[in-house]
Amino acid sequence: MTSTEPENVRRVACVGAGVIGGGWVAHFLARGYDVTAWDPAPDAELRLRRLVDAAWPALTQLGLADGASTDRLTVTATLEEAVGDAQFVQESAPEKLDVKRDLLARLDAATPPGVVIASSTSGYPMTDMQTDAEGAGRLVVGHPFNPPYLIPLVEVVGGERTSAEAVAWASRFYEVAGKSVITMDREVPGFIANRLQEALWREALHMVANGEATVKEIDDSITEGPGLRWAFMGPMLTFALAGGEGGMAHMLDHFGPSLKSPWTRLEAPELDKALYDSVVAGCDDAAAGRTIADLVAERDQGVIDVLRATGRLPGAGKESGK
Ligand SMILES: NC(=O)C1=CN([C@@H]2O[C@H](COP(=O)(O)OP(=O)(O)OC[C@H]3O[C@@H](n4cnc5c(N)ncnc54)[C@H](O)[C@@H]3O)[C@@H](O)[C@H]2O)C=CC1
Ligand SMILES: C[N+](C)(C)CC(=O)CC(=O)[O-]
Repeated sequence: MTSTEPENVRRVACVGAGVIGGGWVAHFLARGYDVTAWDPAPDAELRLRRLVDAAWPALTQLGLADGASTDRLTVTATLEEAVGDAQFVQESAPEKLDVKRDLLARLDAATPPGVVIASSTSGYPMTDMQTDAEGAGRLVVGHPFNPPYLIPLVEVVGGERTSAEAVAWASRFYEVAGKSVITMDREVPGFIANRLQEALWREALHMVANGEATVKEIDDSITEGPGLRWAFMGPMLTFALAGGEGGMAHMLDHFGPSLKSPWTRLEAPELDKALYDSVVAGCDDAAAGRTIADLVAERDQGVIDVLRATGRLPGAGKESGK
């Protein structure tokens, strides 16, 4: 690969500028990069600029990199213009395999040689998405968490045709850009965190479908319970403490047998109209009059408070080396 060193990247392209692409744009702008963005929707630029403006107060609170500005965003009329001069490309188009395949092949054709192209996919293995691209060696998954401008984690993994160099480059680049990276050495559908989230989500939907718990009870059970621990200690170490002085070994001896009890339903429930409507109505009730914009602002402040309380606020610009 002939790419720029991760530390020297200045120009990033974001293709697909919805919830996640827009979040990536906000993140890279706050880190001081020049960002080009392309999205085929007619109202994409308006939505994108609105998203960036809404994120900026949170990003300012975190500390912007030297020279960071929303003026460094250019929305282009074509995909080719967006990536033609890019030193890194983040794809965030809809989660449809045919769209990803086609788009990654187009991006590969239009992006300068050696430049790494990452997909935000939340579950497809890169092997399935890189089928139509000639330069498949530079295509990686860089799976973010919403909003990418506040949640540090990115899961990086290549496909069968991806070069190890591209995976290593992407991991280093994300670190330089202020992310917390898990680099996977093999493909697993849903990567690590989404497999865990999906298990929880599947159970939540079963409970709503069966009338066993309301949407609010499900949310409260996490925010008032395990969620408080998970912000700074994961499920493994947390459960090790359930074993007292005996740690995880005692925890397994004590609670291992209940793993065989039917606490979980491994099949997803049918997402029929009744379940769909219950979940949507339950969320509307839980929002209690707050708009999506209100909830986004509340979430952003909450994440910042948790990061601050757990000593994980990055010094803006310093770690980024920019
Ligand atoms: N929403 C979330 O919480 C997360 C989503 N992701 C992943 O990010 C990607 C994007 O998802 P969202 O931002 O949620 O979707 P979204 O629907 O908010 O945004 C998708 C954007 O892509 C644009 N688009 C449509 N066709 C396109 C094409 N051919 N080329 C480029 N752009 C195109 C749309 O106009 C839209 O603005 C998906 O792969 C998804 O799995 C990853 C992590 C979290
Ligand atoms: C809902 N989702 C599966 C697209 C979520 C993610 O992929 C990650 C996140 O933000 O939780």
